[in-house]
Amino acid sequence: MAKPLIQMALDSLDFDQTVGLATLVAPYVDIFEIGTPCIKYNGLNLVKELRARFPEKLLLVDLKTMDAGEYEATPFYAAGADICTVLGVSGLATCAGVIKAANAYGAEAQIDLINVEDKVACARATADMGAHIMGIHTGLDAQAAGHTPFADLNDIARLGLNVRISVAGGIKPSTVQDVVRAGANIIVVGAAIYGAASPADAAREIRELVDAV
Ligand SMILES: O=C([C@H](O)CO)[C@H](O)[C@H](O)COP(=O)(O)O
Repeated sequence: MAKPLIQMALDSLDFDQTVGLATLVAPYVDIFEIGTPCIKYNGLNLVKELRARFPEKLLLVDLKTMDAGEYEATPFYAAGADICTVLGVSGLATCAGVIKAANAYGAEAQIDLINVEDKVACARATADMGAHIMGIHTGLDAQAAGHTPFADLNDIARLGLNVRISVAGGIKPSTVQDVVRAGANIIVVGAAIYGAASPADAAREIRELVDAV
């Protein structure tokens, strides 16, 4: 299996803070995620800024698209996104639109399974349509209610679909190696890095733990 990638979730609303945090953690991560609140607040200009500053990094725009998939995602791919997310709950037509937009730019579409009732069925159907990445995701509100992504990760990993698997939802140093062992290809970390006293040290620790598995 290829080495798992580490994705830094940039969830601040502030443009300059986001660029600053990206700069601090850049040596230790593979993908910058512009989180949903951040992309809604800052828009395409932030995609262009991060693309220009970090041409070697993958850039995920967490659009969580719910309708008009191709129309909404296209300008973000055009601005340099490597991956855009679309909600599994949006339905197959919207997912197909984002996949089409991704393919037009040689990029990737990630299906976010957040709040999908039958995650296995959704993962199978969207993988069949050509989705590139399946996102197992326990959102910030669900985390606050005590939920974690680990059971869902096991359910999706055992399907053996022809997609990469991304996992997000409160991943921290004490859980990151279990996530890798359970079959994640992309490990998303937000608060455990940006909430640490030293985000660079926290990112380095995550990198070392992932590389040690
Ligand atoms: O996607 C996220 C959330 O829905 C807000 O957009 C987070 O970036 C994701 O949950 C990762 O952050 P942590 O859970 O803090 O690691």
